[in-house]
Amino acid sequence: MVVEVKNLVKRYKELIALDHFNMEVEEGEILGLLGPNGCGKTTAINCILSLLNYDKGEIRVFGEKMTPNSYDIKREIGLVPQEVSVFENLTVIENIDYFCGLYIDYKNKRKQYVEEAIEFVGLKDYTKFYPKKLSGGLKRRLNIACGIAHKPRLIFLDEPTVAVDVQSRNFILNGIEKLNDEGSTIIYTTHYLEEAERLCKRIIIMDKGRGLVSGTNEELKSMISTSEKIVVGFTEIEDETVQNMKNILHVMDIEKAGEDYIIKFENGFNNLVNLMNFIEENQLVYTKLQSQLPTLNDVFLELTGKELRD
Ligand SMILES: Nc1ncnc2c1ncn2[C@@H]1O[C@H](COP(=O)(O)OP(=O)(O)OP(=O)(O)O)[C@@H](O)[C@H]1O
Repeated sequence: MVVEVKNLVKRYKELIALDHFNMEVEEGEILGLLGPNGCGKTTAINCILSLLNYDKGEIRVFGEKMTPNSYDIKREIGLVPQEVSVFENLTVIENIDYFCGLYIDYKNKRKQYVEEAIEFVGLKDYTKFYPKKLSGGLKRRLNIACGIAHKPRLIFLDEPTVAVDVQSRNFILNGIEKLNDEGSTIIYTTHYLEEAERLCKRIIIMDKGRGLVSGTNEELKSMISTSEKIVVGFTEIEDETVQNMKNILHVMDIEKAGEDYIIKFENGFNNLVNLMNFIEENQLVYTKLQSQLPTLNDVFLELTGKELRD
């Protein structure tokens, strides 16, 4: 196990930011920590890295107890913090060289690593730029290069795509997949559920300092009762016909949303075919028909009664 967190409790005065939080990360995986703003993701990372004291719990990294003085362990870790943390008075290349130099002493090796990091984040044309001349997206890429240049075995990325343009976002996501392919274990915090779905082998959904559920994308989605939603719009439909629709096999519930009806199905196949048969039998005319498989937001909604997004 690369990271083991047991019963972690962290209080900021009377606020309980982490409430008996547990987490296990295996070598080679991309683990997603997903949850709304303020649920405790950054606090969890900072405790794991011994950057913050905590009130209770146990943290082990690479099998060893993590302490503020665990320099051998820290050498193998890369952190890309949520706030861009680079030196404004150093250029792109000087910044990356500075952070890489904290871990890599040999000059030639460091030069090679810095060059590879620049290539990796696509900042080759900006090496002599100072951070203030970079766009938000490019600054975030520099932040990433500073965190990963020393080729760490374990990388923490704390919301690295907040407020970046689409191009930089794709660049960053592809880069994370590449880092993982090259062998790094990755812990990725985000409140963008599409990113977690795309990147993460396993996901922990957090809320109010607790881990609500964990599993693969498919496992999380199979935990909730709705397996499929079909949104359908009719030009005209009687209330009685809507009631009869509830008798279609596997229909759990029907909600009206403006002009449309959202039909929720529990686990089952052929839902769309069964609905089409009902439409035909009742000679209904529809204006819209869309099948939606559940998202991680549906999982969060069913577990907490609120939306994952802000
Ligand atoms: N230094 C601090 N002092 C007091 N409260 C804090 C401090 N840092 C965080 N908190 C509070 O602890 C809770 C958890 O915050 P944390 O930053 O860990 O959440 P998060 O999930 O990372 O959210 P975000 O995505 O907004 O960063 C929040 O209620 C936050 O306001």
